[in-house]
Amino acid sequence: MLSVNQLHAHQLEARKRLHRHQPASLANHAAANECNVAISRSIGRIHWQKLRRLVTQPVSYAVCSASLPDGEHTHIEIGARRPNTTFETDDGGLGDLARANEAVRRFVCVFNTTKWRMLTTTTRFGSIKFARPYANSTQVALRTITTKSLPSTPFSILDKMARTFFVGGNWKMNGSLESTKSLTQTLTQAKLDSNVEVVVAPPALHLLTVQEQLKGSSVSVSAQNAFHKASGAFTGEVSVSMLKDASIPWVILGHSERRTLFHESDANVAEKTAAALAENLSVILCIGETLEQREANETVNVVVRQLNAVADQVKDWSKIVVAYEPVWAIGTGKVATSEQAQEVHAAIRKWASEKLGKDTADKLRIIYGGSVAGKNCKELAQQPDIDGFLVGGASLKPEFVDIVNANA
Ligand SMILES: O=C(CO)COP(=O)(O)O
Repeated sequence: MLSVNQLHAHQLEARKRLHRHQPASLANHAAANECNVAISRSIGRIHWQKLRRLVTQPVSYAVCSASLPDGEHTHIEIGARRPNTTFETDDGGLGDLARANEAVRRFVCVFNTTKWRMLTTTTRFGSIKFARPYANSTQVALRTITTKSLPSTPFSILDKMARTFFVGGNWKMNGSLESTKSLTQTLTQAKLDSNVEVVVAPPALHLLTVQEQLKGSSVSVSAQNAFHKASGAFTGEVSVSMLKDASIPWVILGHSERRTLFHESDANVAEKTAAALAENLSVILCIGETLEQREANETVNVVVRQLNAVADQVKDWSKIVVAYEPVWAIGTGKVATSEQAQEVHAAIRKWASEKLGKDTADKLRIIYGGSVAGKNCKELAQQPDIDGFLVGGASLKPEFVDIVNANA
């Protein structure tokens, strides 16, 4: 095990070499010197896959360099927590890792450039704070991955950065004109993370009122459902064209309550999605498995089936946010663990990459829904493939603001 000083020296040496060497030779250098430092140099993208290739032994430290979308140069350091290890962080502050989980190696990505200066470190990396002007981008830096080995999922930090975090509040069939007013007031008066796209979905009857109350704020409105035909003898339905006419920009489609209670099939959901997109609406497309399906190991098959039905009718996914909502977690207080959610989100992104292309997959926002609350949102938000939340019960409470600010 390296001492703090040794590690720091290696780290400095590694940094000096960053621009002069190819990754392979640096990895060899690391191996030859038993310094457990691996360096990858890449422009724009950093993938775990790349690190996996380079890191053939347990790492204490890995350093990647990258260019940020705005042209800033940065490098990213990935330190593996080990029991009884202390390592020196880039700002010279000591992070005592002794209390880190003994059994599990945790990787933390630490951004650092002259501008991204770390302000504080504590024993829990969840509380590392960064100085402005990039403080709002710290969701990436603060992600901690719990894993027994390097994750198999290619994890591009910059891809996650490029996806705007999205938090939707699905109010379902709740609220009165009076209670709705106080909800919107809470939202307009709260300090919401400006890097997060926030959308609330009131019942159809309240859509226009809520839209009016939120005017001038950054919060948009969404319908909870819509019918695919433009008009006609469809008693009780609201069409996608009517939403467009009323300037409602979003619609939730395929919610499990629609699928289960109102018998909407995959084909119905696909038809509605295609119709909504044709009207230029944005769609929160809900998918998810039941408990029986999960227990039968059918989770990925189910979500892929639901997604394929839509992909049969929709080619352009740029206005779709996929909401993974395991049915067993909805309204039950039984939130999926961050590992369970991440696993399915990664599978969805893999599907998207194969079916729709890598570029679409990298951009596709995949949000999680099912008993999201103030107390569990931060850990979920740190997962590489979780790009936000669709919140039911907690969206009716002031706690919703904490969920919007999960990365702040
Ligand atoms: O169905 C949901 C959001 O669409 C989730 O509901 P809960 O957050 O109440 O579990």
